[in-house]
Amino acid sequence: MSIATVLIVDDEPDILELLEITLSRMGLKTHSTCNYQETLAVLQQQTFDLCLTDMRLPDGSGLDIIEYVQQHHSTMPIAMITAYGCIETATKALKAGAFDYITKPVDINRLRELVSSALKLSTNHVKHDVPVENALLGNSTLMQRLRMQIAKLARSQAPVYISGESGTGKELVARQIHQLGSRNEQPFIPVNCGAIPSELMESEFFGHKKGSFSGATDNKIGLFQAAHGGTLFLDEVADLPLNMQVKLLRALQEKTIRPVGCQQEQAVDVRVLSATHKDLNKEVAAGRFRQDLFYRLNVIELNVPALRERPEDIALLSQVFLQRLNQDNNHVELTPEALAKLQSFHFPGNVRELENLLERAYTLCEGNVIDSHDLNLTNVGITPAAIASEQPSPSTGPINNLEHHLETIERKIIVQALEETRWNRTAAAERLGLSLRSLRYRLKKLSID
Ligand SMILES: Nc1ncnc2c1ncn2[C@@H]1O[C@H](COP(=O)(O)OP(=O)(O)OP(=O)(O)O)[C@@H](O)[C@H]1O
Repeated sequence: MSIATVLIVDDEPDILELLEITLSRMGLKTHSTCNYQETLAVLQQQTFDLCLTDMRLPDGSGLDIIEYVQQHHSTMPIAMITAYGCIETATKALKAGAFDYITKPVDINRLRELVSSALKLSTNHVKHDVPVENALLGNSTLMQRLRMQIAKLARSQAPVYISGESGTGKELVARQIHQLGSRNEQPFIPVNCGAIPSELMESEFFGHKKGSFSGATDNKIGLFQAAHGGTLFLDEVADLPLNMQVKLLRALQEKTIRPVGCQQEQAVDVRVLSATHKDLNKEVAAGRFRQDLFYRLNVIELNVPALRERPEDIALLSQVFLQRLNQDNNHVELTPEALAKLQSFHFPGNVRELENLLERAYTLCEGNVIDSHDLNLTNVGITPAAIASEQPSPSTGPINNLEHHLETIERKIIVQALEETRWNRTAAAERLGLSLRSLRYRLKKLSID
């Protein structure tokens, strides 16, 4: 196997020497340059397995080098060396396409980790197979674009904030970014930030020492330690309480954590991906989410489109979901009418709703076909605005099944409240003056997913 060569760009002789020694001890060849012009001249002649560049050069900026590499050597990983505490510069580098950054004074262990994961990328050691159950299905233009963005982001270590409505596949996207990247042999740890009781949050994230509070009967590792070397996916990140946001920010900035009840800090190497179906910009504006944490998490934003924006994906998704449901000799299929009905449905709950809807229809249908009436769709082709404007009027037309009629009205009102709260059940229950439990009961009764 040929020896990997690393281009080092820095005008400080001490740092150059430190980097050269460290890399040659790792068995790598190095080539050094000390300004922008010289680097450009070298890059016009040859390519490297990795480039480490300082931010400030006597005749230019490391950002210009990143830009050049992005355009002319797009598969070559490039990392930025920045001054300590200069988060803004590091963020700029990541946005420009650097796969990672390292701060001065350079920590040798961190440097080794960074170089190893970069070389894994450039020598194509990364396995690109994604388990079938985690495949991101869809051939629409929007999905093709999303897949290209994922492939690009997988090569980087930048924090990515994944936005999109509930059920669009944000967790699946996070798994893909992890799976296609250099951390794919290490854990992917998903955490639903809204599901952890606030009093346990610090211990869940950072772990605790035995005896540090009543109930801490053993040492416990936290999610950060569990994700060490891999990826931590913070789902519903908008639901983090403000006091926890401060602690999370610190952990991300310092790359260290302190378990509850411990004196010692521990270094952690974790890539953070985050998501929420809420609008984080609005949460920041309302003072519910810290701007500095938002800035940290949202270095790159990736939007997952709603299913209604890509109805051409519905046929393939339905086909695969039905294949998963079909067992042994079952070959249940959708009729063309049923498929057409699905393609014109608004899908407020997106792909998850399609999956659940097909599962229900599969169970209830007779024979081997799912016809449109088996789908039990109530708002085909109706937008949320249309639902909102439609006043339920029990007095119009003869009513020959009161129970059914009332259920239809109840369903409309509940779906409307869910729509208006972007399928946040707690908020919808509040809006309707119901307890969460009562709303859940009604959702189950009316088979609303
Ligand atoms: N493109 C897709 N191909 C195949 N399955 C998908 C796709 N998108 C979503 N799914 C499936 O839909 C369900 C919901 O996806 P996921 O949990 O990733 O959504 P989400 O956006 O994270 O939802 P939430 O905001 O509620 O957390 C999962 O079962 C997932 O496997």
